[in-house]
Amino acid sequence: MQQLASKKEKEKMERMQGEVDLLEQPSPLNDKERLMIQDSWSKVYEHCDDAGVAILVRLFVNFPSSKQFFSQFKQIEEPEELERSAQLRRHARRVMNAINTLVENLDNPDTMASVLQQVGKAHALRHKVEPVYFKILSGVILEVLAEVFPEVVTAEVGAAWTKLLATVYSRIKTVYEEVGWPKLSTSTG
Ligand code: HEM
Repeated sequence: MQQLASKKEKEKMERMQGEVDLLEQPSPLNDKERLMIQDSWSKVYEHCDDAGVAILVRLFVNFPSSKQFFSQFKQIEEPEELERSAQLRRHARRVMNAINTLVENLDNPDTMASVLQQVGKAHALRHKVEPVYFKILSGVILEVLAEVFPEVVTAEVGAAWTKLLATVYSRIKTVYEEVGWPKLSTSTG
């Protein structure tokens, strides 16, 4: 059974909602935005493992209910211990690799759609991850990238990333609907 987010977590999600409302409004990227995303990503991806682990640790520390889906570290609270978890590190790498494929294929909507189809389907049917966690993760990605790579992820670059992540989230939600995720209409804003 799904564990519900705590009151504190809900408050945090609501506060974050303001920042990530834009994630609900997907719009196509223009050429300049695509280049900004590709250029900034090449610098982030040089630190693929560290950046991926930093993003996921932040997700699990700030939103502990998101740990419930991971058998090997759902009980762990210490950030240092989370950081060492092999399951966390493996998922971090998978997330970073999927983003890398998306960034490499910004001009190739069919490839983007097929990556997101696979990710959405597996998380809905196999891992039973509530789709709202994709929006929360997107907010965390934006936050950590801007914080860790401030020279690379400027406000303008961050805005381009917000657009990309909004498209990703919107596509994931569609896939969840298509595979019959039962609670979609009530679980997401
Ligand atoms: C951009 C977002 C994400 C991407 C690209 C991604 C990618 C992946 C991939 C490629 C796998 C392994 C293959 C598979 O089983 O399908 C996986 C597994 C998994 N993902 Fe994600 N994921 C994302 C977000 C999330 C979120 C937000 C959660 C939950 C909060 C989550 C929970 C899981 C779990 C529980 C597994 C299985 C882990 C295991 O067996 O060790 N994922 N993910």
